[in-house]
Amino acid sequence: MSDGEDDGSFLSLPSTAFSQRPSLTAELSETSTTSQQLIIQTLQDKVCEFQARLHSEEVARHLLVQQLQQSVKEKTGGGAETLQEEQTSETPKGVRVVQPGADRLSCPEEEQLVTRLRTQVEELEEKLLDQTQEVERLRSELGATDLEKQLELLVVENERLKQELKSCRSSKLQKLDAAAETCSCSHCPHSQDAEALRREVSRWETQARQRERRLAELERELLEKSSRTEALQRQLDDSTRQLDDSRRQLEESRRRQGEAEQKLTLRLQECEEELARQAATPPRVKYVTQTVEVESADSQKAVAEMQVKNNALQEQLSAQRQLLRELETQLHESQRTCAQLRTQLLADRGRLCGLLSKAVGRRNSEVVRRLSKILVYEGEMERAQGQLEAEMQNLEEEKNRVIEEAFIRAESEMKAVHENLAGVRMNLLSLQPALRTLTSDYNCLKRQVQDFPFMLDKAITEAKQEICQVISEVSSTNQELLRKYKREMNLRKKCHNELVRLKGNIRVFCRVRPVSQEEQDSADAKTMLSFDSDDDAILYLSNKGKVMTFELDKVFPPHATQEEVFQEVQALITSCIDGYNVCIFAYGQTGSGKTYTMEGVADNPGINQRALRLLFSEVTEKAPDWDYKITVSMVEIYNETLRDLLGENPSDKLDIKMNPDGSGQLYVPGLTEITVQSPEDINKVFELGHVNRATACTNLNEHSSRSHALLIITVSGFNTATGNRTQGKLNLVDLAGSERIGKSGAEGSRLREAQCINKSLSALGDVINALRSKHSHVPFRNSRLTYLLQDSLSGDSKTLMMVQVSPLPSNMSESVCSLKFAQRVRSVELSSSSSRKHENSSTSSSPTHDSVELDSPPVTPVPLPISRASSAGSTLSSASRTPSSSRRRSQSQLSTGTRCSEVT
Ligand SMILES: Nc1ncnc2c1ncn2[C@@H]1O[C@H](COP(=O)(O)OP(=O)(O)OP(=O)(O)O)[C@@H](O)[C@H]1O
Repeated sequence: MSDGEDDGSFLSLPSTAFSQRPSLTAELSETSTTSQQLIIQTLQDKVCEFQARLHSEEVARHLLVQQLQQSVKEKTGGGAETLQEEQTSETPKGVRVVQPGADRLSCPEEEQLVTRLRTQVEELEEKLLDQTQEVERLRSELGATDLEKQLELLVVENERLKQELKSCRSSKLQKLDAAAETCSCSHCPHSQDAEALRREVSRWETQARQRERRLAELERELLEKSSRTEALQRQLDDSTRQLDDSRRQLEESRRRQGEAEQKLTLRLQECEEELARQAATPPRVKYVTQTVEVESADSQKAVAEMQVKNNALQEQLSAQRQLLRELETQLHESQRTCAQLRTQLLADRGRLCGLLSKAVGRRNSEVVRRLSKILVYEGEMERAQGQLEAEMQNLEEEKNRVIEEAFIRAESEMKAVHENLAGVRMNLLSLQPALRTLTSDYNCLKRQVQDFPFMLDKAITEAKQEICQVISEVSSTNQELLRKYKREMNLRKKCHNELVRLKGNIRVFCRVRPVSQEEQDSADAKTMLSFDSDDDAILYLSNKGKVMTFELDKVFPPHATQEEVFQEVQALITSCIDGYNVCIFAYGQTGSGKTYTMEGVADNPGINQRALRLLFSEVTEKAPDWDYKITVSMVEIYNETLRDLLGENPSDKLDIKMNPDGSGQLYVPGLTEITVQSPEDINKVFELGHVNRATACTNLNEHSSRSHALLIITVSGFNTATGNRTQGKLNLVDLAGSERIGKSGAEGSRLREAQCINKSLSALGDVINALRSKHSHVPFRNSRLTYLLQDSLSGDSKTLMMVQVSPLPSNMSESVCSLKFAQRVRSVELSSSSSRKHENSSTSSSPTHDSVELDSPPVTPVPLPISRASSAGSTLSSASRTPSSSRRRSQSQLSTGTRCSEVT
């Protein structure tokens, strides 16, 4: 068992719990709590008192035990101590508990006292347990509602008061009976009074019972009202819940409508964007249309669902309003009934109070006190009912306010929803035409897409047919073009031949070299040559007061450039690509510019290099169809000796022989032919030729003036398309000087050089005469030069004679000789062409020459070998004779030359 402080702290727990109760029930619980606390306090006091008494008894007993032990020790000595120690023991808390074995040593009074104390302790424990249970019960009751607890407390208190009233009434009746027995006399005024009082009491009892019944009825009504109130509260809660549900549904419907509206807005934007895109790219309309169709159906479905839900919500709202109105009506009726009952109760209470005051005043103050207590409780009940009504009123107002707010909110939301729906409907209406258009476009595109494979196949088939047709057409066109090309080539060749025939296959140009710087400084600088500004084929020469006019094919003044000269001859050069043989001779006295025209200088090349470069470019242009090969040979004829300038040993003499293949062509055994494939090869060839020519002589300038230099270019072509083959030869000849050096009486080697030059130039003149005169015999073999050039001079070959003239007066006689020779060659040609025109109008691939007389070239009168000395002498004298006599001499020279060659 614990001490008093522990008990006090334990017992104070209920009061602490009570102090935490809500304020509404604080006043009601205060009364019961106070009585319970009083009881508990009383019990605590009793416990403390018993504990004090128990403690004092314990101390006394302990002292008594000590005294007894002392006396026993004195009687028995120290042996009893062990026994005493074995029979007693101390509790853990220091309270000594007497063991049963010790009773034999105490007196009977002490045993009785201990027994009594134990009994009291047990009783106190039981009471304490009861109180604890009571406290627990009260504590568990705290879980109920305040009104219910108050009602239950009132009912319990009422019951208790009724019992007390009943007991008081029974005791009063007993007293009255005792008094009646004491006063049995019926005529006694006391008995009458008592009888009256008894009636009065019974009447009051009857009234009290009626009041009690009435009170019970009121209590029942109160319970009913409470239950009605609870039902109303539940209905109110249900309505609030339904209202919340309606609000939630409304919010949900708003949210869904918002989502649907947002989706529709998005779809509308997408549709607009897609429409814009479709305007830019029509073929993609079909997909948008399909999407819009699907989305619009969903939207309409969502709108319909929303409308259905809105209607359901409106119906629910109207039902809730109806229910609310019914509840309000019921509440008003309940309030009215309650007020009536309250009024009646107050009236009854007033009457009861009056009666009670009378009864209390005279008879029974106890009953009055009880009744007043009842009135107090009734007042508390009214106050509680008033609070309940006030709470109900507040709840009602709160409910109305919430409903009103919800209604207003629902209306505004419904309005917004309706507006949104109207907007959506408008959007849908506006989208419908576009949708219809898109649908039609989509259907159209769909049909086109369905038809596309067939159309594609058809188009592919047609394209294939067209391609095949085009290919066949192109093929036939190619054949036709090829045929035309061949025909045109033949025609071109014919035309060219005709042109050459008309122009003459031997053309004569004249180039006047400029006066050099040294020559300008001398007194001999004044030129005797002049040119016609209107005709570039006329050259005037002033000689001894006489002006001589020379008409040639072209006259190049001193300022004419290498390029200008080359432009005039390049057509002739390119004809060798077509298979013609071409000879270009540079004729003139020493120092007149032959080498300059043919070879040129390093920074300004002449015809030789330019011709090769032109041939390369032309061949390259024709490369796809033609396969060309260009070979170059370079020879020198000095003193009728042929040398290979590109050979390993240039001093070796070469011979000209008939080709053993029976073709009748001549060839030079051992002649070096270098195939050139690039312009760089050309430079190497010229360098090699120069080096070999320089090593073969002591004085290059002198040597070059006295020898003929020939550059022979062969162009062989093969047409890969037609299979045609061509071969042309271009002979570029820098002749030896034509001046009359023999006039000065040269001897020895110089004489022999002059004879050889004279012979070769005479032979060249004879060959040209024979060719133009169409003689049956052409004396090619009269010199190495003409014999070597036999192939290139006969047939449909082309020849250009570039007569170089010095402008100086000191070279006037040589210039006149050269110009007269050139003019005679040209005049013979023209006369032969014009005569042929009259005599024969048919075209021929080979030039035709009439029989005309041509003067021999003005070669130097060098003594020739004996076998032809006579003819050579006649030739030399012919230069200064008349044309008629010259022609005659020419014929005699030709026959003589022929004979000479035959002899040789
Ligand atoms: N058209 C021209 N323009 C400028 N200079 C020229 C022209 N023709 C010739 N010459 C110059 O005149 C000089 C003699 O020319 P070139 O050597 O070509 O004469 P040639 O007739 O070949 O003499 P040879 O018979 O001795 O070889 C050279 O210095 C040359 O540069």
